[in-house]
Amino acid sequence: MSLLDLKGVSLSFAGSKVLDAVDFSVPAGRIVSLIGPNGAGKTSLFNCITGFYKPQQGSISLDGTETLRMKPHQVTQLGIARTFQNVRLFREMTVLENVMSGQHSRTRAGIIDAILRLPSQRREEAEIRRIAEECLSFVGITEGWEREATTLPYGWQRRVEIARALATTPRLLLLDEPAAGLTSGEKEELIELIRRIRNERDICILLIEHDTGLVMRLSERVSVLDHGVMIAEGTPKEIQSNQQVIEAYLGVEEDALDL
Ligand SMILES: Nc1ncnc2c1ncn2[C@@H]1O[C@H](COP(=O)(O)OP(=O)(O)OP(=O)(O)O)[C@@H](O)[C@H]1O
Repeated sequence: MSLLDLKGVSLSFAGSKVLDAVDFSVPAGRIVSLIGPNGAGKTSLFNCITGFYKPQQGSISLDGTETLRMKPHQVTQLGIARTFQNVRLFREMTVLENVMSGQHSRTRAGIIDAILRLPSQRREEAEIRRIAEECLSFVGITEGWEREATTLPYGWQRRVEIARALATTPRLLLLDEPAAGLTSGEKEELIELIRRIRNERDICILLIEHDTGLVMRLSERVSVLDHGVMIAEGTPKEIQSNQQVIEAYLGVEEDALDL
């Protein structure tokens, strides 16, 4: 059964087609990768899934609920969280505050409660803090919570971003190039972390990644986008030997698929 389902999704900007009738699904409980050459439309597809871009055609659903007309914060509430290609942590906020901010869309206390600092609001804030601390510990950041987040080493900032996404208690986590800029040691830790997120928290993972070695090791399914068209879907082994995929990558990056 699929958790995420896209059918016939088409997206254009000023008449130029970025996604062309894309059919795509993420089976429940799986780690899935979306690969493709630069400019293929991968990040645009993420933006459609999170409600940031509105495709002109098609349907997108999470566990049977149509999300196409939802606002981004409603999509987050439904259970889809993401990280960005370039780390986007809030400046002048601590590590802990950044992760707490991830739960903003889920808070229930109203504005009157907030102004009066009613017990209900204090309880909710304490709960938000508890979840943020738990998520930071889960990603391996057990100290430095009061440091300004953007002063942390780059690899740590990526983890804080993942913790912030986890704090929204998603069912599906989208990771946009999570290994970019990481050392080989940090990449190994990332593989371990992603597996733990799926295995221990039962969260489905969809990642965009250019490090195809990492993709082939980590993914259970791989989908390939080329010029806005989904050209292949299969196991890592099937994708590595798919002629259309090899051709899409030829001339783009040597040894792109570690063939
Ligand atoms: N808001 C926008 N307005 C106009 N064009 C856009 C917009 N967003 C994306 N595009 C275009 O859509 C195409 C696909 O871009 P996208 O960033 O989705 O590709 P990608 O596969 O993620 O690339 P990369 O691997 O380099 O990150 C590009 O030609 C880009 O210029």
